[in-house]
Amino acid sequence: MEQKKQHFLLVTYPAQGHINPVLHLARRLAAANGAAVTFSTAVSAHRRMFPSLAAPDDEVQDGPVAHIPFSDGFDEGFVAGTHDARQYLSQLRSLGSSSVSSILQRLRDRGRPVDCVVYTFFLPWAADVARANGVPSAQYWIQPATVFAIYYHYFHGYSSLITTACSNSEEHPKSTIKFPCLPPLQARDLPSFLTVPPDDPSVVVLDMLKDTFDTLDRERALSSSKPIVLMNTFAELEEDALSAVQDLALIPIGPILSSSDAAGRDLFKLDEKGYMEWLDSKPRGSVVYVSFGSMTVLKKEQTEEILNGLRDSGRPYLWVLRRECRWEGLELQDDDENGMVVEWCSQVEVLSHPSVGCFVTHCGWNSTFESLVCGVPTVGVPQWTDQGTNAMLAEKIWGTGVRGEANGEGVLEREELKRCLDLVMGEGESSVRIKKNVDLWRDKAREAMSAGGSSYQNLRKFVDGITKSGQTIF
Ligand SMILES: O=c1ccn([C@@H]2O[C@H](COP(=O)(O)OP(=O)(O)O[C@H]3O[C@H](CO)[C@@H](O)[C@H](O)[C@H]3O)[C@@H](O)[C@H]2O)c(=O)[nH]1
Repeated sequence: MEQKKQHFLLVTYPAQGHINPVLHLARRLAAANGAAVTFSTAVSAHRRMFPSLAAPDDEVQDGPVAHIPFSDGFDEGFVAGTHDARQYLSQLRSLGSSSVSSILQRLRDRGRPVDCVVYTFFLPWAADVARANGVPSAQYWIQPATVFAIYYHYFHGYSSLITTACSNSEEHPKSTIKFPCLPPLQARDLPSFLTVPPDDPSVVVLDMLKDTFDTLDRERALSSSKPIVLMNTFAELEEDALSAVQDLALIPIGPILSSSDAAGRDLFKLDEKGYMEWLDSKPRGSVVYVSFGSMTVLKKEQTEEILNGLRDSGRPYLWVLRRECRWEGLELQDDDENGMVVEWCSQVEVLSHPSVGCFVTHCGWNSTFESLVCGVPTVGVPQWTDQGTNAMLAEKIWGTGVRGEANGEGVLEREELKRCLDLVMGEGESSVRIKKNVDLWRDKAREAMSAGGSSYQNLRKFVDGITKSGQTIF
């Protein structure tokens, strides 16, 4: 008898760094596992992903993936600094819950009931919605397992140890904290939300993360099996961190990416400049690619230091500088032989181009992982959230890059950028060592996601194991 096609509802926060890994998972589930997939993000992001719809909030069938947006009450988009984050998160929870619940109902009424809800970490309420509708759920963690394990420990007995270590870190910046199954970590290697003072505005994110971990604990108490957390990493890359949490089934299924499914539904418009042709004109491994992801707006001074560091290095560079990151008075010369500045590019295509020899990155997890898969060494310039941890992993654990040292004001100066570029791209011993590690991890990443590889098999098992009763084989 032919096996029934499973139907997954993937629910994600409306930010590029969340949408990309979820969209890739959606496509992967549909292509490799033949599952039916519905993707749901907030209306504001849906409108930007599909800008030419006649009715902007319409459902869309995009290749094998159906898109049905949910409402978070901010259909024009949340603007940091203008809107109140706490109010936003509260509406996201209340309106998002009822909206996702009605999507489940609608799909059921159409005879296409959902077999599993997969949600990202800003939306823990999606697990409650799924449970209320009698549907099993899995969380999809879109940062490294190391970051997950740090948060898990923080919320399970380690918070005062971390707080004490952080308050001493100015005097003893090199002292380390030891968690089970993780390498020794300095304060700067921890996710920034754990190290900010209690009156910092970003504390709201920590509350929300607590909610995420509380939800998993609650799910654990309510189910006979361990709650599933799909992880965008692979077993060989983070073996120890993946074994750090025994109460949950951490299932590494990454990297969920391949050049063939790289084309995105981006929230930003691709720059029409011929940057790929420009890359074609450059020698192999010569170009520095620079991007700070979809959220970070660097200070003017930092932006200038990067620009001057790139110019001083004498290496050709391709720099993604979004419109809101272009400070008045910043002297970006017109694109020339040595430098090109674009508003948004197809990053995976760029990283796959043989001319690219280094990625200067904020170390967002998608960027870090994409550079690993594409075999491009990194210069890490972490800003906040998980980026300090990711920079540490790339430099100290995988040896695939270096981390730039910021000055006392938190600015990476031009000389430091030049020094890092020389370490990674120069003729010395360090660049040979880094390149060797980069090649090693690129091959392991590709192996993990190829047919028969560890992540490929895990994803298959996950799909095969989902049943209506929520039992899985993990
Ligand atoms: O010109 C560009 C620049 C970026 N990207 C893509 O945009 C994504 C950016 O994601 P990421 O590198 O993770 O950065 P952020 O957008 O800053 O992501 C946020 O979300 C991530 C996942 O939670 C966190 O790891 C980051 O620290 C957080 O800042 C990647 O897939 C890039 O390929 C493009 O396609 N074109």
